[in-house]
Amino acid sequence: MSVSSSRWDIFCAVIDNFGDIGICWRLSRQLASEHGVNVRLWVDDLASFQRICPQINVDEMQQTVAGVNIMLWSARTSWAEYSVADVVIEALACSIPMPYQQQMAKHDVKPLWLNLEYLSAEDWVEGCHGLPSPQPHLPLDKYFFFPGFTAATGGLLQETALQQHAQSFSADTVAQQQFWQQLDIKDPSYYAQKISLFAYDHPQLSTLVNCWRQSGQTILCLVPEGALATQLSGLYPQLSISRELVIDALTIKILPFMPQDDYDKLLWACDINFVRGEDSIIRAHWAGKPFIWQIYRQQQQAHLEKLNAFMLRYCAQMPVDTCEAVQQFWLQWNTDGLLDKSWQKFSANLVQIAEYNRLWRVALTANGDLASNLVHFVEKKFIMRRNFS
Ligand SMILES: Cc1cn([C@H]2C[C@H](O)[C@@H](COP(=O)(O)OP(=O)(O)O[C@H]3O[C@@H](C)[C@H](O)[C@@H](O)[C@H]3O)O2)c(=O)[nH]c1=O
Repeated sequence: MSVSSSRWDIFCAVIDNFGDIGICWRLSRQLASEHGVNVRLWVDDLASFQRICPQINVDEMQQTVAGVNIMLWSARTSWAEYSVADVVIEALACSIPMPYQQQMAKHDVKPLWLNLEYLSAEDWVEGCHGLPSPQPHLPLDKYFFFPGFTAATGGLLQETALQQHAQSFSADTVAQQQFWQQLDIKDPSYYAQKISLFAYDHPQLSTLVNCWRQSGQTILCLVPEGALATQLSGLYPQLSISRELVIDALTIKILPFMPQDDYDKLLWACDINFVRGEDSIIRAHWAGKPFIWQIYRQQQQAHLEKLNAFMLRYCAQMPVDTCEAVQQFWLQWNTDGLLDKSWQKFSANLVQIAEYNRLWRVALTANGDLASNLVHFVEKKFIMRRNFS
């Protein structure tokens, strides 16, 4: 069997926020459009999906968007009605329904079952990527597939033409103008610095806002709807969605949540990007601007270990001063620290950070993109099966 004639089922359970569906949607679209794969995306929350992809009709149990068959995965899904796919992806720690697993086990040619894991820069990931995950109760092959930052992992999601699109956008003043108009920003050139601020909340947010107010340069801060926008509205009750608030040198605007592709444009159009979770941080990498990551919080501060692992990898080749500035601000942003002093240091290093990020992007791109690496992995398994059957 060839990959392009194969049928893939991707299962996505939306736990919280938009990262799960954001990742599954990107992957599904890319597999369909760039690899000719027949993808069925099973998702249990169409309302969250619609926020990042407005074409989704929340009342349809089955629909096709961008060449992907989107299926509502609910407790009432009658699995016996659907044939199992050739490749089954269990994304981001979800568990595929037991009746579907049983159907897989009954098949003559067993589907290839992949557990697409969460992103981590920790060292152990390389050792686990691609390993089989034994299923004592079912006669099925299941494998771990880990995204990651090195060539020994599955790499990161990136569409083949993404960087080309970003470059064209940066060179096209009309397209930029249209984008700012769409956001209802009248005179973008008035601002010396444009910052996109997508984050969870932060108890010391006002220390950063005050820094920007007093920075001596005009700053536009664009905040997508969500936790941080809500916190800002608490600090400044005059602030409401789509209305600008000007305080000293700083203009804040809360943006309505936008389609996923428009969010990329926001990252390309801003000078500094605050991102969060697992998906927007990767998009910030591709945008190549200075970025600040707020990692998804876990119990017992487990996320801080992951954050340190990432900072070690990302900053490994940075000049010492720049590295210190980045790590200090990132740590304050991910703990409850005051933000003013570390911001001043970070912002004094913006040129060096931007330069470094472009090199870091080249290094990551050389690892291959996740969808292509996944396809190669599946191809190899298909060939092995043919040879041993
Ligand atoms: C701000 C914005 C984001 N997006 C998209 C970009 C991303 O695909 C998605 C946001 O996802 P993330 O950046 O990952 O952040 P998140 O906080 O929404 O998602 C998180 O969810 C948890 C359950 C996961 O465990 C986390 O690891 C993380 O992925 O939303 C839009 O489409 N429009 C927007 O306006």
